[in-house]
Parts: sequence; structure tokens; C-alpha cells
Amino acid sequence: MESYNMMKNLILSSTKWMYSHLWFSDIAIALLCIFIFNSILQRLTTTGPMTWPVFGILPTVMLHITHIYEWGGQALIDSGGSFYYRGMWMGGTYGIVTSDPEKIEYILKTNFKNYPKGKAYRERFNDFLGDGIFNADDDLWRQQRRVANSEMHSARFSRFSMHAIQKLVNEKLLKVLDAKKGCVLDLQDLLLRFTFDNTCAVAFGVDSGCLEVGLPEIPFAKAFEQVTFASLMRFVTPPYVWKPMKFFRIGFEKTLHEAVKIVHEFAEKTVRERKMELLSSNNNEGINGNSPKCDLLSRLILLEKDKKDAFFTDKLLQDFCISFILAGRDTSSVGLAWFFWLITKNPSVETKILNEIHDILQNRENPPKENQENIYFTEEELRKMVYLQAAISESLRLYPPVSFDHKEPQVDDVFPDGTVIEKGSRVVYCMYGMARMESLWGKDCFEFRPERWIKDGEFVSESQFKYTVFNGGPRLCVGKKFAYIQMKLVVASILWRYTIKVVEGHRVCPKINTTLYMKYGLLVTLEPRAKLQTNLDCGFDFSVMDLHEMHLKMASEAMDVPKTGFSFDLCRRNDMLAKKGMKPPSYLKTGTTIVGLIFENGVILGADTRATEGPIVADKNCEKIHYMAPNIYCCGAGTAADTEAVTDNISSQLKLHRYHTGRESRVVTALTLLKSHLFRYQGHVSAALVLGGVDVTGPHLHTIYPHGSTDTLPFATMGSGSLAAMAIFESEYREGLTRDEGVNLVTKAICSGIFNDLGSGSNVDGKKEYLRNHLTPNPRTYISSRGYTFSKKAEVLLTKITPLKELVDVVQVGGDAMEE
Ligand code: HEM
Repeated sequence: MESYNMMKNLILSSTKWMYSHLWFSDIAIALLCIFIFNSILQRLTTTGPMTWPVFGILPTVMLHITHIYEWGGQALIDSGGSFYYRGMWMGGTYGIVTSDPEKIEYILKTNFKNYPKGKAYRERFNDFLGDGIFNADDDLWRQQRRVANSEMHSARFSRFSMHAIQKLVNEKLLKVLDAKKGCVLDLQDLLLRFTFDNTCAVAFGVDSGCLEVGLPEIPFAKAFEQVTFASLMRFVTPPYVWKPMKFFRIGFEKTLHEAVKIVHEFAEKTVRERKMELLSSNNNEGINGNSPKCDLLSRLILLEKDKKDAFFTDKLLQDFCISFILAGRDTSSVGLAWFFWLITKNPSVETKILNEIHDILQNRENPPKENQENIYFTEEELRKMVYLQAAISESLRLYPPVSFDHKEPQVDDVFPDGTVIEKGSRVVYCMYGMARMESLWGKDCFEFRPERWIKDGEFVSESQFKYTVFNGGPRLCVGKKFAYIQMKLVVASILWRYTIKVVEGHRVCPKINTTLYMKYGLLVTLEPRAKLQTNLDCGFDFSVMDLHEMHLKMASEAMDVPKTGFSFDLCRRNDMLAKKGMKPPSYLKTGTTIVGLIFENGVILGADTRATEGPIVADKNCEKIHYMAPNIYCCGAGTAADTEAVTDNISSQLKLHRYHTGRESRVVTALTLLKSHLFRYQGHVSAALVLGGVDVTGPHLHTIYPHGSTDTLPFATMGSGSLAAMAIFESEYREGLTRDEGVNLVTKAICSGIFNDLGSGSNVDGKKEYLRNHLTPNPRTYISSRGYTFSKKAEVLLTKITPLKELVDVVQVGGDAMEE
């Protein structure tokens, strides 16, 4: 009693002393000293981020919340790959954060048994997932895993899932994109709808209808989204908060309760109806003569049908399918959204992907036409898309849909490197941070470089524990193969058809969540890609993105400065591309021999009749001698459409001039009009001409080059066969040739062009009289034995005959007009 009184007096007197001698400032200073001491001690003893008294790591995390993923990655680099952390006092969260592949391998594989999903995980997801594979441990998990593995890797499932994806992509996704082209759309949302429909089809065998063109709100899909979000909220809210919330059904717990009801009712109805449908049918392989159902639910029902002790109860069937939808929905869509965003930032990767697709399509027995709308890629073709596989893997590396995960040891444990880990603590492993570690991926770890996945033209995979994007060990993602097929098909189908452009000013950053959503979605516009396919054909080596940006830039410049006259924007574009190191295609050699000479009374013009398009003979009997005026004709070499257009244009100007003056056109007038027209386009109108005619001043022959320069000569040749033709003229031409000698010499020169130049060919046209197909030196030898018959009689549409007054007789032996 005496000692009790003494103690009491001591406490009272010391309190009085403190009260009279200490100020608040003293207490604050003392706390500050403790804090500084603690911080220094912490800095000296650990390498991880700052852990504060009472609040643990929370204030540090809050300080970096806006860029939490980057900060986490840097913290792992600074700490050499692993650091301990502690949450708030009494929060019960503590453990280790790691990016060390050795430790990850240990928990996911070597000592797998000690690191199950655990109680904390199960109790948070129990309302939603029940005993489904995603939330199960031990035997419950093992049985589901076995069935899922064997079904998803069977040939039957491969065929079925491939067909389901193809159908959804071609009949729904591309239709929606088509309807939205030119408009701003949230690509992430659209992809979420796609993967939701796709996983529902694969898991439940139902069409959830999210991808209808109006993009309707589907109650089941909405409830699924709500229930996922609310379940995740339980991970960031202490149990002593969310459990009472659940009891009183308030806040996110109320939403969770209502949404779970909708999801479970849908699952329950589907299972009930499918069972009735399948079990009432005697034919397991097909119902009512239809092809057999291969979705996971139907397969499980059929597998369990004749078993006495069925493992899958109705409730477990529901849980199993719901787990699949959860696992397959967000991951692939989010992965795809980041992929498309990265592609818009890396046009060279996009070009390589397109080239790969192009080559694969060209290898088909019947390659698709340039503007073919629906292209169904086969599984075999997708397998050959090695670069695309690498690009998708690289994008998943940088933006892993499951960016971090954690495990709880069941008993105290020691990692292979001696790190101690207590029962009840957590081991958090961070895939986002791992991707940015130089020690794991090299100096270019931050770069999007698909090439790192390719060796000797083959795709090379990485260790599951360094590339933990699909988890590893016995719980490796069971849908990995399916996910790759799905993503490759979506990417190939979309990129082949559209150029994607992120809306200017749209912010792209990750949302803090267990799945790495884009916080503000991915707002894009899509443009049909017809141009690129042409460029690919010509062997252009630049990206559509560059072109697109440049067109936009040029368009905005054009808007700023009002201009008149001709636009040389495309020349500037080509200059800029050439400076950027991009190789333009070589000019198309159209292949022509055109010639002309002056004989004693006039002019003779000649041309071959072959029109080529690259290596292809597009027209064997086209006309290269164009009418200008009754007394003037003009041979054209270069681009067929250009020569046709320019001679037509000048011809009509000459006609107007004749009406105006009432006099015959003079050859020099035609020459001046042609040269000034071509000069204005500085060689961009691909027309090289031989102009000939007879007027009051006598016969005249001129050559006109595409840039507008001209020459006046007694004999002239142009086109790719010009050298061969010129050789004939130079050796045999003389002044005062007779008409027949002139015709023979022109014919010989053209034949020389035809037989010495690959581009020139077919027949010989000649003029003064228009001797159409004057000579056929290499005629077609195959003629249909049955001839040609026409099923319908020719119909007479007009009987009125308007006589034409021509100065020159056109002797039509055969042949077609040159096509534009
Ligand atoms: C890019 C796409 C995907 C990624 C990155 C991905 C990633 C993952 C990860 C990290 C896990 C382990 C989760 C954990 O244990 O906490 C997992 C498990 C799983 N995934 Fe995927 N996944 C993808 C696509 C899919 C798809 C399309 C399906 C099915 C249609 C699917 C089905 C599953 C299932 C059933 C599990 C549970 C496996 C088990 O616990 O044994 N996944 N996935």
C-alpha cells in the first residue's frame, strides 16, 4: 500500500512538473526528433521506400499516387529488386514487394503448396466467384484446372473458339467499327464489349449482345462490371469497415449485393436451360441435327452426364463459368487497348505487322483483292504471324493487364536467397515494375521493341517467372493460347482495315486497379486504310501514321494560307519523306515506243500498242496516237491516263480556237499549248509526246518532254524503246523519203522497239491516214476452238445516224481505246 502511494505521488508530481515546465512546442520537437531518428535509422538499415511511424508506407504511397506504377518500379530498382513494407498500425498488412524472378519462381512453383490464393482472397471474392477456379484452392481447384486444361487445349475447342472469334470479329466488331468510322470512339470500351461477348460465347455458349451496332447496355454485362469493381473495393478497404458495410448493405456493398444477384440469376438460368437442352437429347454429339455444342458449360455437362458421383454440381458449374468470364474479359481487352495505343506511337512496328499480314495473304492460293471487305484469317495464318506475336508479347510486357499480384504464405518460410517471410504476411510481385528493370530486360527495357522476342526468324518465349504476365507454375493462365489467338485475330483484322489515330489531347494513363485499365479510356478515330495497301504493293517503306499526320498538318497549313493556282503539297510531302530516309518507289516504267518522221509530203507517226502496269501487260492493243486536230496527231508515252488527259485537253482547246478564228489549227499552236501545260506541272504529269502535223506552213514534227521542254526534228523517237527505234532512224533515215519508204521505216523502228524493249509490244499503229493495227508482228496464237457466242441478241437502241466529217480516214482493223 505504501509503495502504491509512493508511485501515485511520483506520477502526480512529475505530471505537475511537466505541466508547469513543458510547452506544446517541446512535445512537437520531441516527436520531430523521434521521427527524424526513425527516418535516419530506416534509411540506413533498409533500401525500400520511406515507412512512417503509425501510418507505415501509406503517406509515401499517397505522395506518389498520381504515378504509382512508375514510382513502384523505381522503388524496386532502388532497392535492388525487393523491399519490405508495412501498412498502417493494426491494419495487419505487411510483407515484401519483389521483382526478383527467383523469389517469384519459389512462390509460384517450387513451394507452390505454401502459397495458395489464401483466406483473405477467398473471403473477398466469395460472394461473386464462389468456388470457381479463380477463387479455389486445393482439390476444388485441382479438379477444375484438370478439366479446363484438357478442354481448352483440345482440337475441338481450338476449332470452336477460332470459329467463335472469327464470327464475332467479322460479323460484329468490324461492323461496329465501320459504322463508327470517322467518329470518335472509346476503343477500350469497345474491346471490353468484344471480349465479354467472346468469353460468354466460349464459356456459356451464349451471345450476350454487347457488340450490337447501337452498343446497348446489357444488364448482365453491367452487373458483371459492378460486381468486379465492388469486390476489388474490399481489397482496399479494411475488413473492419467492409464487413459491417456488407451487414448493413450500404455503399459499394449494396451495389455488390444487387449486382451479384443479377449475375448469379443469369448463370443459374443458363445452366438450367442448357442442362435440359443437352440431357433431353439422346445425341451427345449434336442436338437436333445441329453441330455439337463445344462451349465449356456444355462440355462439362456432357462429361459429367453418366458419372455416378458428379463433381460439378449446378452451383459449381455456374461458378466455373463466371470465373472464366472474369479471367478472360478484362485481361485481353485491356491488353489490346494498350497494344493499339503503342502502335499509334510506333508506326514502324505497324508497318512491319502490315507487311507480315500482306505477305501471308499473298501466299494464299487466291490472294484477296485489294478492296476485299471481309478477310477471314485462318488459325494457320495467325500462327505464321511471328512478328505480330512478338509485338503483342512486347506490349503485354510493358503494360501487363494484371500488373501486380500477391500470395500469402501458410507457414513461416525462407526464400532461396535467405530472405525470411512470416506466415500471415504478403509477398507482392509487380509485373509492371519488372518490365522496366534494366537488370531483367537490358538497357532498352523502356522501349517497345518486338524484335527482342525474335531470334533467327522464330518467336522465342521467356521464362514464366521473368515474364509473369500470364502467371507461372501450376496456376499459369489456362487461357493463354486462346488469348493470343483472340488478340492476333483482332489486331490483324483491325489494322489491315483501319488506321487508328488517338484523339489529339486525349490523356492516356493507367488506372489504379488490379487490372491495368486506361484511366480515361482510349479515344480514337478510325480511317479506312485503302491507301496503305497500295503503298505496300509499291514497296513504300513508311508508315501510314506519318502520312496521316502529314496530311492533317498540310490540311491545317492550307487552311491558314489561302492559295490560288496549283498545289505542290504532294511534292513537299515526298521531299519530306525522302529527307526522313524513306525510300520512294521507283517510277513506273510503262514501256512504249513512239516515233515520227517527216517524209516528202508530210509526217508519219507510229506507236506500239502495249500498255503495261508494272510487270503486267494491262492492254495489248491500246491506242497511243491521239487525235489533236484534223491535221495534227500526237503520240504519247508515259502514264496512259496522263497522255490521254493532256492530249484531250489541248485538243478541245484547239477546237475552240478553230471555232473562234475560223481557221485550221497550226502545229505550233498545239506545241505551245502542250508545252505550257506540262511546264506548269513540273514533270508531275507523266506525258512524253511526239507531235506531228501538216499546216499551211508545211509538215512539222516535235518532241515534248514531261517537264515542258521541246525539240523540233526531222525524225524523233520517245518512250522506253526509243533507243532501239532511234538506231533504225539514224542508220536509215534520209531526206525526201517517199510515203511508202517512210511507212516502212516507221514500222521497222517500232518493231525494233517492240522486240528490244520489254515494255513495248503488240502491234504497230501508223499515221497519216490512221493505219490502226497497220502491222501485227507478234499475234496471239491461242484462239478458242469453240469461238465466242452471245446469249442475248444485240438490241437496237438508236436508229438516227449522224454523218461525221473527218479529214483523216481511220482504218479500224481491231483494238480498243486506251483505258484511263
Ligand atoms: C492477355 C490476356 C490474359 C492475361 C494477361 C491473363 C493473365 C492471367 C493471370 C496473371 C492469371 C493468374 C491470376 C491469379 O492466379 O491471380 C490468370 C489466370 C487465369 N486465366 Fe488468364 N489471362 C489472360 C487471358 C485469359 C483468357 C482469355 C482466359 C479464358 C477465356 C483466361 C483464363 C484464366 C483462368 C481460368 C485462370 C485461372 C487459372 C488457375 O487459377 O488455375 N485468361 N490469367
